[in-house]
Amino acid sequence: MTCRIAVFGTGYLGATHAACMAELGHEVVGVDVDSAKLAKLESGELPFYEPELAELLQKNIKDGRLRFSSSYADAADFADVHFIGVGTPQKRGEFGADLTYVNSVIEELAPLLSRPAVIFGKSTVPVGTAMKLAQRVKQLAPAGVDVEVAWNPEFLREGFAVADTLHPDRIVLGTDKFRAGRAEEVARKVYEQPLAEGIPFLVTDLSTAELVKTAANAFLATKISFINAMSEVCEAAGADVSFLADAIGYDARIGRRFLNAGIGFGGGCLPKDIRAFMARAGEIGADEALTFLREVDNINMRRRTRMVEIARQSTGGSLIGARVAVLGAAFKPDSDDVRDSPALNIAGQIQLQGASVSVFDPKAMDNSRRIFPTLNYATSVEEACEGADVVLVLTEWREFRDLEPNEIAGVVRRKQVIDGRNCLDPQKWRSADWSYRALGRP
Ligand SMILES: NC(=O)c1ccc[n+]([C@@H]2O[C@H](COP(=O)([O-])OP(=O)(O)OC[C@H]3O[C@@H](n4cnc5c(N)ncnc54)[C@H](O)[C@@H]3O)[C@@H](O)[C@H]2O)c1
Ligand SMILES: O=c1ccn([C@@H]2O[C@H](COP(=O)(O)OP(=O)(O)O[C@H]3O[C@H](CO)[C@@H](O)[C@H](O)[C@H]3O)[C@@H](O)[C@H]2O)c(=O)[nH]1
Repeated sequence: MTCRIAVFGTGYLGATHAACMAELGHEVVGVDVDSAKLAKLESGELPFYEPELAELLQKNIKDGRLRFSSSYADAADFADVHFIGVGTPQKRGEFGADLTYVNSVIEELAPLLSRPAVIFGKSTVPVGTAMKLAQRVKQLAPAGVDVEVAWNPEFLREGFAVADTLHPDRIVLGTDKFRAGRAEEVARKVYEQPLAEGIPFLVTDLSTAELVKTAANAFLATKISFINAMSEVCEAAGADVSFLADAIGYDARIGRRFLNAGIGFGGGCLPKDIRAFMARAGEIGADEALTFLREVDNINMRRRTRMVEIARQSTGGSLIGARVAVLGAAFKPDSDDVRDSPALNIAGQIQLQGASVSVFDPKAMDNSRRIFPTLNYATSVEEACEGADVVLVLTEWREFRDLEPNEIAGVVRRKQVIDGRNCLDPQKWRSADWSYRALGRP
């Protein structure tokens, strides 16, 4: 069954959701306040890099199921199902989430609705937000127009956004427990196709749905910081964290996924989400429950400092005047996202310590330049490595993992590589006469 859907916010989450909903056969309008972004999307061009998404965007625009608009009136008139996918960044100078954008969607949209509708929140929000938004919608929607707010958190990973949206591990829906299940009925229509594949569909109250999302990200962040804490111990003991991760990962209760030690987690989600979670827990009197997340955050940030320290050691104890090649700027491979990127942060710290830093990333160059204009940007791996005293691999793009040591041996000043993601084969580099170092490995 075809639904008429509006998606508010056409960033990494919203543009993916809009294109995937159209791919499922629905009629979709994507709404944003950023006219440059809309212009690109309208012409079938993605304003960011995400594998497989451009094809989906172009196909569904061409087939007439997907369009974009800056008009809330247009969206309110067109759609019966509304998804909120705007940003919820960390507040400046505070841990809490900035809900300005989510609130403004509700303030603008609710008064324009003239027939029954369901608003599904997908943005990651502090527990209690959906309930407040539902009350606000009640005040703002025209008399007699029944508008329900439900929460449908999103679990997609950048780099796998299309597959994660079309074939999610689970679909979680939080609804107002005093209502008669209409949001659930609508969600079942929207997700008819994935649900037919037997994907678990979990319906709960609004608060639990919000918490499922923040708890999932807190767990993932904790898992990464756990292995990075083990990495610190391995460094002190002269042991190998990669071997350790493989060995403990065979225990199915632990699992090998998300146990890659290195320079830690970044991006537009995990860092800000654990901080917002701590802030919200404090507001509701549960701060003690989440004090461990502060340590998770500290361990994570320490990895960046440690990487800078190892780079400094490799250049004789001072980075002043050193030439450092940085391979990778995105917070993870297969993405151009540099929000809170450990790679870029490390590149910046090294530059501040007096080195000349040359960065190359296959997709994140424009975004990096925008937020860090003072670094040198190269157009290839070879150019970045020209005259380098040390090469740092900070994002595990396939092209870096597959790099042959002798491809760059001729251009560097000294054959030193530091593997910030434990993604290279130490044996290969050492036998090509390189000095190889990594975090948490002897
Ligand atoms: N990026 C992900 O992988 C991912 C995955 C799951 C959940 N989330 C959550 O989804 C939300 C969005 O994240 P994102 O990474 O897509 O952010 P983003 O910054 O890429 O996109 C947000 C978009 O919202 C637009 N916007 C701002 N105010 C608006 C308004 N009033 N009306 C319409 N559009 C407006 C912005 O212009 C921007 O295009 C966040 O809460 C995030 O935590 C993100
Ligand atoms: O073993 C690992 C796994 C990941 N990372 C790092 O952790 C960060 C986050 O990686 P990942 O979780 O794959 O990327 P995101 O796209 O940010 O996805 C997370 O954040 C999204 C937004 O909330 C959620 O929807 C996803 O489920 C959740 O995985 C990146 O910097 C990775 O390099 C590690 O250091 N070690």
